Amino acid sequence: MTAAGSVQQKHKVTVIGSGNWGTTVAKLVAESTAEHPDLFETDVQMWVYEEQVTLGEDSPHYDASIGSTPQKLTSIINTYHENVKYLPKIALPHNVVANPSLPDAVKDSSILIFNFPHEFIGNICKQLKGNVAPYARGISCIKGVSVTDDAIELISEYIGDTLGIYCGALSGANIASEIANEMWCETTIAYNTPACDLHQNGNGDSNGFAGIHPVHKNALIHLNARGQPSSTQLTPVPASYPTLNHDVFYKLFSRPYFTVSMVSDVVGVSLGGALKNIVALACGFVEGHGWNMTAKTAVMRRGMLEIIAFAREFFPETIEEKTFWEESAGWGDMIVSCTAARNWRYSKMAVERGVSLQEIERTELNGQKLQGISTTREVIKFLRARGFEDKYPLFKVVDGILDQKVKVEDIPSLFRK
Ligand SMILES: NC(=O)c1ccc[n+]([C@@H]2O[C@H](COP(=O)([O-])OP(=O)(O)OC[C@H]3O[C@@H](n4cnc5c(N)ncnc54)[C@H](O)[C@@H]3O)[C@@H](O)[C@H]2O)c1
Ligand SMILES: O=P(O)(O)OC[C@H](O)CO
Repeated sequence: MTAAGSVQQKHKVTVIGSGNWGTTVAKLVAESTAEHPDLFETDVQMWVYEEQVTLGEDSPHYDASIGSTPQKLTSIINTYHENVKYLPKIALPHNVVANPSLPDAVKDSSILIFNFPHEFIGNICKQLKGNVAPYARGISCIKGVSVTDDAIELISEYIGDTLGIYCGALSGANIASEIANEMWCETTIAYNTPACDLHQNGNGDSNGFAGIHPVHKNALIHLNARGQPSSTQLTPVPASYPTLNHDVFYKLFSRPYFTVSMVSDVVGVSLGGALKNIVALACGFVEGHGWNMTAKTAVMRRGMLEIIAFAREFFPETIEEKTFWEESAGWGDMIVSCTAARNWRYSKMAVERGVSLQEIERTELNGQKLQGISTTREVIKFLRARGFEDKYPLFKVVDGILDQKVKVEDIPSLFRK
């Protein structure tokens, strides 16, 4: 409710990114916006990195009058309601609107969902700067970290700092093609409701919980994901909108086939999602070498210990270790990533074929990205600059295998005292 007593505006939602996961998330939030017209504008903008796509004669959308002339991916999506390149054979709701212009796609949106491979974050944020509503709030579905020479940042922190907004994170044991086919799964959303958004429209959600990390409780100024005063001066979400709290995000993302757990640990959710990709590569390497579940279990166990050690070392203020044990964004994601997802699948293929993973990404993925490759590089660069790489032997060995300097069969010897 506003001071005048009524909510006048609805949240406008934009998904920034339209890959395999980006398109899947656009589908599910568009189903939710249609279901909750009291809270959200029905149409969901989906920013598409424009490219030309040719529809072959075997495509159900093949048009003989166009023949093999390449067409814009945005036109194909808006005409046939299918992302034929990144999420083929999935019917998208008609309220997903593909838009090739970043500034236009985010214009006046109060909810921004970031969902693209993390290596593009710098360039995309540069284009977004000054074009997003100052009161916008974000959810990053991106699994990765942002590393500079002297610092490591969560992607949600990078987005928040660059755009001057607050951004939470979504991560879990989520394989896009399964969710797009409405097979049940769970996810975790970490959102630490900014203090400035709590004065309006009643505070918390229906359980009386606004979603504030324990470190942030009673904070009059906004604290960042590390529990430190944020340099970002947040603009409150206007009181004319429904309060943007856990309840509203739950309604936006939750589907009958997508069970959402709302938490406030942005650090745990983000690091679990980013660093498990390094471990998934290691699992693919050992399986490609011919070893089986016992070796993979050793890799997963050691990988999880390194993730927790990393979180304790570099994000000690706000990390809630229970996230790794209790949430889909922790062990859940580890298991699915090491047994069924792309980073595992294609690193296994690389070893089986005796070629580099980078070559497999180029030849087999049709434009999709393996986040484990760049995340390994970035994390090792960051650790090496501090002389810490030996404290993370599994991360280090994955980097060595990517460089083809370490052999998979050498892994066990690296763990012998
Ligand atoms: N696919 C999954 O099952 C899944 C599930 C959970 C989380 N994720 C995470 O979601 C994020 C997005 O993954 P995805 O699967 O949607 O992407 P994807 O692997 O399908 O990546 C391809 C996307 O990158 C875009 N792209 C290519 N070049 C670009 C450029 N120069 N600038 C901007 N965009 C460019 C393409 O247009 C396409 O949308 C990743 O961090 C991933 O780890 C993926
Ligand atoms: O297909 P991947 O390896 O990018 O992983 C997808 C998801 O992160 C699994 O939860």
